[in-house]
Amino acid sequence: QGQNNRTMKESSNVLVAYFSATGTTARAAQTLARVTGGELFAIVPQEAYTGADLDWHDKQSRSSVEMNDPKARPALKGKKEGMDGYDVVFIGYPIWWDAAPRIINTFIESHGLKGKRLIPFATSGGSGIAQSVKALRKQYPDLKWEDGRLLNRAGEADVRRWAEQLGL
Ligand SMILES: Cc1cc2nc3c(=O)[nH]c(=O)nc-3n(C[C@H](O)[C@H](O)[C@H](O)COP(=O)(O)O)c2cc1C
Repeated sequence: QGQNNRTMKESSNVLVAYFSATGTTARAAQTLARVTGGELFAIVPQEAYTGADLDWHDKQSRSSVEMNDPKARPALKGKKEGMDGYDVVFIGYPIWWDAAPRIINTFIESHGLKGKRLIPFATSGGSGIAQSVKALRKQYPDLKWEDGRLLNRAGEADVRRWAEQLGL
């Protein structure tokens, strides 16, 4: 069994790309990378989000303005090079307004992801991940999306079980 797991892990090159504004999704990403043997890549905005930027009560806050504008594409601080080397790309984000933050669109549109297994994961205050994945499928129908999973309160054992279900 152990040997099998190791063989499977070596046969897929896994990238765990994630955006996290306040650290919760980053923790889930770290667990996922540890469990799958994948490489971590932080999707970092050129301009960090301040507390005021994240205020969803304020219609004028940066996050409100971006999420109200389907064309908003916040700039990335850096690109991931060597994307060709990965077959499986986990894409992690916090749920914002039941959706993936627009910087996820920036990431997707500036990296060649065609043909790869794209597996979303998210953390939230309670919302599910399904709406966000439905929107990503609709926006990028040529990419190979899987259903993904919400990792709120997921411990290492839960994440390991999920990775096994995914064959990773
Ligand atoms: C602008 C904004 C909008 C949010 N919208 C939702 C939402 O629609 N549903 C939900 O359950 N949580 C929502 N949240 C809560 C975050 O999804 C949650 O705190 C997440 O775990 C934060 O992840 P992070 O620490 O990686 O940034 C929102 C948070 C922010 C800042």
